[in-house]
Amino acid sequence: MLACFFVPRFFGGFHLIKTDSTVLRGQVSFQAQDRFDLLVDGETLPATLSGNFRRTLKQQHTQLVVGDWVSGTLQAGSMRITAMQPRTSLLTRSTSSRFRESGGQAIAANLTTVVIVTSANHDFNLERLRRYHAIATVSRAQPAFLITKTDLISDAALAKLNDQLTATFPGTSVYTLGADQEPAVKLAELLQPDACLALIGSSGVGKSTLVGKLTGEALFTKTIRQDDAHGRHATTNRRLFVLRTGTRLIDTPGMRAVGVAAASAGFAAQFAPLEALAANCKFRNCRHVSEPGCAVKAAVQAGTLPEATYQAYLKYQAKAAR
Ligand SMILES: Nc1nc2c(ncn2[C@@H]2O[C@H](COP(=O)(O)OP(=O)(O)OP(=O)(O)O)[C@@H](O)[C@H]2O)c(=O)[nH]1
Ligand SMILES: [Zn+2]
Repeated sequence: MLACFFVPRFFGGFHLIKTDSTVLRGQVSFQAQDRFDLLVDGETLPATLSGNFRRTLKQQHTQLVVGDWVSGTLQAGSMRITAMQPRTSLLTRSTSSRFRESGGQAIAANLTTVVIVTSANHDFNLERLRRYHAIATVSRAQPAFLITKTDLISDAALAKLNDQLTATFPGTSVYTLGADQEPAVKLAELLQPDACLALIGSSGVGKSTLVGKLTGEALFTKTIRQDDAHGRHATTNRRLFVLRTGTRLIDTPGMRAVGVAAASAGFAAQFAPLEALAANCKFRNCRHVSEPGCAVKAAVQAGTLPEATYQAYLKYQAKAAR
């Protein structure tokens, strides 16, 4: 039963009084096991799952994640979640075969852009970025790259990294950020009022530093940090922040393993130009290795298909075959 009461405030306008059994809608901003925080009308409320809803999630082999829009009722200052809205996007990773079968472990939902963060120094690894790009693509959100720590390399070296990314991932935007640069300015294009961004990338690339800079003036800031095995501080829980611009921003813990299987559709998109070429191969089941009349190898030799893309494709095919 919906029970909302509007009472006039001192200077006009109305104030929503939430009472028990009021049905409210909110977005999950924090999750730790069975405990959640919901953003409801700009307020953070603790929340738990109703028994029925918990069973529904289990049947669907899914879990509630940061970014999910849910509805539920208020009970003694705490929300009891009873339903989830359909997701517009879902970022997942596969950490084990058990998760792969159910489409990968969920990371965050309803994102508009997945920002793949890599530092400009030794962390930069095209092979790993391919995996991140693939999981971003299958999430149904827009992928984007952010190269951090550009203060550590020369302008020429940065231009090279930039070129490598644009050549490998045509159509995917690349942003750059150095220690002395203002993220609000450098990333202005991403920080749209209706955007919901997730930062993904390896541990130590500077995601938390960036979140700290952007949320310096944020409405909600509460990062849970704890010492990891190496005694270094690391992000251990993902949390959704609402920035002054209205942009929603989700930090995710550094990912050690990004699975391949859950993201095969994303890889297919990456290798679409290569697969278009393959239509011209002499043999329909051409593996593009040593077959005669291979249009893919011909393109590599002619320089119209980057050798690196071809090599990555072979590696991906080998993994997928396993
Ligand atoms: N030189 C330089 N160092 C930076 C920059 N941004 C972050 N760092 C440093 O990089 C280290 C790791 O930064 P974090 O923000 O903790 O990295 P993270 O990606 O959040 O790592 P996890 O929390 O483990 O996922 C810290 O020592 C930062 O001070 C930058 O722009 N330039
Ligand atoms: Zn071929």
